[in-house]
Amino acid sequence: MPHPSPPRVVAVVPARDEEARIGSTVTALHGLAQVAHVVVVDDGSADQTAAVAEWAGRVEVVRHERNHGKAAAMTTGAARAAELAPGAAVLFVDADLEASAGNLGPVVDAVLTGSADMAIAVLPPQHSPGGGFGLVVRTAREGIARLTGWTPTQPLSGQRCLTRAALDAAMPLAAGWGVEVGLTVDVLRGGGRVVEVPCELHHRVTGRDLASQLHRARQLAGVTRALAERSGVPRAAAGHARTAGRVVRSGAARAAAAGRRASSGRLGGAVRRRTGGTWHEL
Ligand SMILES: O=c1ccn([C@@H]2O[C@H](COP(=O)(O)OP(=O)(O)O[C@H]3O[C@H](CO)[C@@H](O)[C@H](O)[C@H]3O)[C@@H](O)[C@H]2O)c(=O)[nH]1
Ligand SMILES: O=C(O)[C@H](O)COP(=O)(O)O
Repeated sequence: MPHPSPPRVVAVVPARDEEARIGSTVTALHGLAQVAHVVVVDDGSADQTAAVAEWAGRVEVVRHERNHGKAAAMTTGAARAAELAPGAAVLFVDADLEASAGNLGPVVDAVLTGSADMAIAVLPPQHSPGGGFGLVVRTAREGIARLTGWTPTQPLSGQRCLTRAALDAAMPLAAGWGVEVGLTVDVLRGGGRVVEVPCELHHRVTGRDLASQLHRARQLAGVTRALAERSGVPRAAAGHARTAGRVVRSGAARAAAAGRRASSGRLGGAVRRRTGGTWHEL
């Protein structure tokens, strides 16, 4: 009987004020055979997110002392993933998926089987309807299509698995809520294969109240900025040239990346990791 292949993905969960959901999300990720490690990045939460994640067990918790935004949390998690399992694929998972995170297997498999360099989960209609007008989603979808020729169904979906090479080539990540749009454009421009995979996932939808509409305004700003940062670079020079199976950045892409790095403002403050009951400065 053939041996099952060893797990080759590290799950990275950016989390801000998710004490009510993070425990079940971590537990569900442990149920995925492909997941070797779970890294939770507590992005400056005011609640017990870090403690609840630790109670779930078998998890690496890295903590931002202050809130830096989702993209910074993903960057921190990706760095820790590289230490834990060099070369392993990375699965980004929102903290609010709870038990449904256990359904991410097909997304991971699309990458581990070599079918894609980045696989993005497409969610079914959610139980409670969202309260937006589709503006952010439309802006993201049309912007990605304009820059790459590919039209995603759910351009904002943060549930995505990438090979380490594709992730490293897309660094630095676009800031804040532009991170998914930036990743999609950068991986495609680098010659990567991107697929969307339907997945039975459920998350907290953004509602209609003032806080929700402010959240949408911030999402729109992040998406618009990520698209603008990628608009001035000619397609041929923009991405990463693929040479003999290796992903390398062109000079123009490096310059563009340096520009993005300068404006991304990520990881300004202290980052700490808890090991054996002690927080370490990173
Ligand atoms: O400063 C923050 C804010 C949020 N999060 C975490 O980021 C994830 C997504 O945040 P959420 O509030 O659920 O955002 P939504 O608007 O519901 O997210 C949709 O849209 C986002 C892009 O705008 C994507 O990142 C998400 O995957 C997608 O579900 C969650 O795990 C949060 O805890 C952070 O780590 N830092
Ligand atoms: O609710 C959502 O799906 C996001 O916040 C985006 O909102 P919008 O695309 O409906 O403006």
